[in-house]
Amino acid sequence: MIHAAQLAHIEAVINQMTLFDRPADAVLSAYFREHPKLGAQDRHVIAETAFACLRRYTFATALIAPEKPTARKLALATLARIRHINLKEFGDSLAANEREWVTALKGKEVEASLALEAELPEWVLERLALNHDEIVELGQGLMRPAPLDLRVNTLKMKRDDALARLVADGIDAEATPFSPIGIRLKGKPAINRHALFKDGALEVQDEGSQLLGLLVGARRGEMVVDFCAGAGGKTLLLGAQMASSGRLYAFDVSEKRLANLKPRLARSGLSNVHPQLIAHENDIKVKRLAGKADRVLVDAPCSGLGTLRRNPDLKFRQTGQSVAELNEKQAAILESASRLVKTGGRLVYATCSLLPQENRDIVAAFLERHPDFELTPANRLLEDMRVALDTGDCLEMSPHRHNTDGFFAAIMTRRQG
Ligand SMILES: C[S@@+](CC[C@H](N)C(=O)[O-])C[C@H]1O[C@@H](n2cnc3c(N)ncnc32)[C@H](O)[C@@H]1O
Repeated sequence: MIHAAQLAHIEAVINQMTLFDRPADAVLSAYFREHPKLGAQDRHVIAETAFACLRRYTFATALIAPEKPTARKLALATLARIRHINLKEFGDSLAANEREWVTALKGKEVEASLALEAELPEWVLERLALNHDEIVELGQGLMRPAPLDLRVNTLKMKRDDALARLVADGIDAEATPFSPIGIRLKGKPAINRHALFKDGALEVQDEGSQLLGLLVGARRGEMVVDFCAGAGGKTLLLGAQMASSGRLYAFDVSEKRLANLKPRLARSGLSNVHPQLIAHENDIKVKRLAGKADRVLVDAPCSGLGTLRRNPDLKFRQTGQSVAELNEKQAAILESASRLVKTGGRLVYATCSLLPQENRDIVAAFLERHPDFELTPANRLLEDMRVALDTGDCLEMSPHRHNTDGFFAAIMTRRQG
């Protein structure tokens, strides 16, 4: 049953989210902070409906057309046609004219199109370089809910032991199919309250992100740079791979993101990580390390389109123009980061984008400019790690094929001089 008050909250949240001026999850958390009295059930209905609306926004607006998609109409269309709430379940939350409108909406058909089937805007469709069926499969994969994946901190525990402990505690969990250090949970238990999480033995990390981190191949005693470390999702993995030895630099231009790394670092037990705030990719702190690093990871700022399962608003917050601007940044960061790699060392360029323009194109242009770097096939490295996954010479994960977020990684080696 949908109550009038719930409907009003859903409308208010959709109203703010569809301004597309800040991340949808930030809108939702702020809203819940401003309405502390909302119960768990209300929060659940509000969140599920608002995110369903963003996921199927093209469909919802097509249903409402030619009328203007007001937040109220979007809320009603989402509930009636996407969440399949029947008229009875709306109780007395609808005005008489709304009841009529929803009744008509229940039988309304919309004209089929690729953008509608895949729920991807034209500017994304144009840039995907996929055929019709592949786009539909991808788009539908991006609409399915993402599982909750964990990474085991191998500094503290073995995966089998962590898995056994979770199962013993009544949590439905299984090993991830590809990552040797991953656990996939069924449902969404509050894992951050579990003792293993509090002790730093577990971290939340998508399986694709884990594989990408493992491809860096960081080893004990090495000098490794995580060039775009953010809040350290991959830094923590690299540090554990290095068994907390050697030196691991975590660079980022965002003070706030690096600050979020601190508590995670404390939990992880790592003592080899050196977070460094840099002003830009050519900062003097970067230049000091020229030619010294065994491995450099560039987890570049990108459109994030591979994470649409979690952030469906991104397809409306990014544009062809913003991607073009990101491309310049990506190339500049890769250029600067590559200077840190020593001869024989490894450079990994990665994104959570699905667009060739942010992935292969950046790498191809870089390799063209730098004959001293060569591509090391990802499939060969995965085989060496006994990971039964072959996506070709680069790592390319996608929701519909691998049930992970969309990820890209190219591994490059600096040739011996
Ligand atoms: C994809 S996110 C990194 C996510 C992180 N590696 C993780 O696994 O959680 C990209 C990061 O690049 C950072 N960034 C943007 N411009 C940068 C630059 N010029 N140099 C270094 N980092 C930069 C952003 O602040 C952001 O944290």
